[in-house]
Amino acid sequence: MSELLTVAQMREAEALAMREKRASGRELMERAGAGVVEAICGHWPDLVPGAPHAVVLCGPGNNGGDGFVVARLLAQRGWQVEVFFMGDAERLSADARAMHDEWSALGPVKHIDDTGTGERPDLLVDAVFGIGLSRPIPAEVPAAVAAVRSRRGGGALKLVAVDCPSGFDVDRGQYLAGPVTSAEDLGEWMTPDLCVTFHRPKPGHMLSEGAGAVLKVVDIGIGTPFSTDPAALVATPKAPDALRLISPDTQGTGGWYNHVTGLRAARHKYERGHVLVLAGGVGQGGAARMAARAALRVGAGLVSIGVPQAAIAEHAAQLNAIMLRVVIEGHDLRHMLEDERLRCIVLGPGLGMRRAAMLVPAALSVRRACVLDADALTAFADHPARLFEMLHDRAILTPHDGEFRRLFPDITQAMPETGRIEAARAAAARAGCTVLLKGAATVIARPDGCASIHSALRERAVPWLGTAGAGDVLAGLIAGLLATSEPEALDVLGAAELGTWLHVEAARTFGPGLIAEDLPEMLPQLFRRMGV
Ligand SMILES: NC(=O)C1=CN([C@@H]2O[C@H](COP(=O)(O)OP(=O)(O)OC[C@H]3O[C@@H](n4cnc5c(N)ncnc54)[C@H](O)[C@@H]3O)[C@@H](O)[C@H]2O)[C@@H](O)CC1
Ligand SMILES: [K+]
Repeated sequence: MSELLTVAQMREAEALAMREKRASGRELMERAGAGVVEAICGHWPDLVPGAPHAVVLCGPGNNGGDGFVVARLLAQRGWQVEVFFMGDAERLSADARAMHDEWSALGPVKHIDDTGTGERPDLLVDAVFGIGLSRPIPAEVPAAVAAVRSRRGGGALKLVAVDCPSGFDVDRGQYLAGPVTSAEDLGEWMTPDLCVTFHRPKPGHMLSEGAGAVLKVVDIGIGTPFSTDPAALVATPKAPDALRLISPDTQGTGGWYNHVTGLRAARHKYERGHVLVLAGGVGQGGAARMAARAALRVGAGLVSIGVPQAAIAEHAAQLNAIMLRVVIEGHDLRHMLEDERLRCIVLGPGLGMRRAAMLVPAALSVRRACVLDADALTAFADHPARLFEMLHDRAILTPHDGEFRRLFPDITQAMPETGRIEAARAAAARAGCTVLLKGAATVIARPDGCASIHSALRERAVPWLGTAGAGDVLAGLIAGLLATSEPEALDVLGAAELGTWLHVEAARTFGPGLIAEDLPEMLPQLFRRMGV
């Protein structure tokens, strides 16, 4: 599944399913509850044979309705179930009211403030708020969770969230701080062991493990109005405002790689593209060499490193397939760029501030694919507008959080409210080029608002990728892909998506102990696995 749905899109998909009579609201609710129960039993099979004890917290909306279904289905499986409700049964939607009443025939509905007594359960189900969250949650909710957690005896409580944890903004991927509770505290109390969402993941699920240590997406028969065919995704221009999840479905096939890079067509080295990585002074060349090697491994036909005269000997001692060119001033670079076969330039890794300030304007003076990272970003921290004036739509900025803050201080300041996706979109719109905001969840945005999330969380977590030089390799991967692909087959956003996916897969393939030099060396093995 490669599509993410925002809350608004999910509501649309549900409404469409109901309009087309694929399911009634009540059937969807029943399936949602059944999906949660199945996910619980699948995830904790050891619980099933005993006579487990569950506490279900139900809220005032349809998320609460799902909770009543979960309570009933667990009770029917022989579980001991307690239900606590926050709200007024008279004001429940018709569907949720029906589920409330069905449960009431089986057991009592107690008030959410009364969760403190009894034995600690095996399972606590959070069905208080789902995607309908519109403001910070009342303090009763984390208080109820805390009260159940602090019960004595009984089971080793597991927390399950229905659709999303209560208080978690599933579009933005963060807890909403309230007047008395901080987002951090909420995260600590409400982050579930398992989150079960419906139909499609929402952006927040893929942005933060605060949504759940484990995520399961269950089908509730809404059907899909979306294409998951990689070829269709390439052919149709991505709509502004579209949000995609970078997943193996779209990125992980050799067919995709061959399609976008044209590798299968007989090509000579110049046709496969020439990348120029600009390097800094003596002793600073490692970062540029790693970027260069990544560009070469990922598919560029030729890669050169542009160095000041004094650094030639250092690089020459370490390079074979990669070529060396002397680039001293902006003038030298402009002269080199007259060769149109030179299709992509990388500036930043180990470049040094002075050289960056001199060479970035020259590199951006022609409309050539350009990856700007590290020093090429920091060199403009005092005057970001100067950089933005020069940028164009074949350029990409690849900042980590610190570099992002330096270039976009106001957007960073607003991030606790806007979230990372909107922050990346605002940055791309201001910069006039694609922006890749690095992190365990990477967000890539185009100036028109089209954005992608790459989620290296949970089973795809690669904490060992946080190692010196990993970012330089990412810049090189994106550059290599941009050089070797035709813009019609792979735009800058597409190259950044594929580069980010390959970067994480290379790290996953290697495993712990990884150093940045290992990343490009994993590509041949990865490509074989992908069937390139
Ligand atoms: N047909 C559907 O719409 C389906 C919905 N499903 C469930 O329904 C959920 C969405 O239902 P709702 O739209 O009713 O939304 P929620 O159940 O998330 O809660 C919304 C209710 O709480 C109120 N509210 C929101 N934030 C609050 C806050 N901080 N403090 C106090 N009250 C607050 C809202 O005004 C509304 O009454 C999904 O998350 C999913 O669990 C599933 O049953 C599948 C089908
Ligand atoms: K919930």
